[in-house]
Amino acid sequence: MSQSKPETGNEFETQKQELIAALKACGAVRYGDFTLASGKKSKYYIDIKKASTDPKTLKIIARQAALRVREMDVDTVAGVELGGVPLATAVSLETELPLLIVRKSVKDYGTKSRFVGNLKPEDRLVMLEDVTTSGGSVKDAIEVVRETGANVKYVITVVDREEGAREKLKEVDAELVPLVSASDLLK
Ligand SMILES: O=P(O)(O)OC[C@H]1O[C@H](OP(=O)(O)OP(=O)(O)O)[C@H](O)[C@@H]1O
Ligand SMILES: O=C(O)c1cc(=O)[nH]c(=O)[nH]1
Repeated sequence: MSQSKPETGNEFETQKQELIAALKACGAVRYGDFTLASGKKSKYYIDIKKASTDPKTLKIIARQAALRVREMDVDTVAGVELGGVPLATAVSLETELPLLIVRKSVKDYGTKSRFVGNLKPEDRLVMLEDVTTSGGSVKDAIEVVRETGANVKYVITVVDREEGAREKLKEVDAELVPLVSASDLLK
């Protein structure tokens, strides 16, 4: 397994193939009739929680995402509950950057905050997402972070289904960085 920074397109390709093989081996690629978070129907589903609960696959994701994070001018790694949390935690361990967890909704007791971690207005974040389809879930999280004054510049997604997330994030001035796209994974 390569842990060094890829110097060439070929090394990125080798890494991509390693991740594709791991995703298939852990049973993350499923075919059938599925309804997605956005309400869309799909004939396939990336059961990415199979990947994030499999230590070998999670390690591959964390190392590959960490290589991307080291190229970015960011100081915090964020993940939206639920799927983004194990990924962001693993990348935080790998990069030693602080972790921020974003809740999907506010708890009406305790701290009543959507954030777990130390979020400061000057922070620049990269957000980890497991799958992007419409990009709606992660866009919502970006907006809630930005209300505090902090900024999310990048979103690393393990699998981008290529159904509009890149464009949606561009509208809010955030860059989508997929580790794998659905068209490569389903080849
Ligand atoms: O790009 P979108 O169209 O928003 O779809 C992708 C989102 O849907 C899934 O989350 P889900 O709502 O299933 O939540 P979970 O992580 O709590 O399982 C996935 O983890 C992404 O967050
Ligand atoms: O859009 C979604 O909700 C979605 C699609 C997919 O392939 N996998 C997943 O976990 N969520």
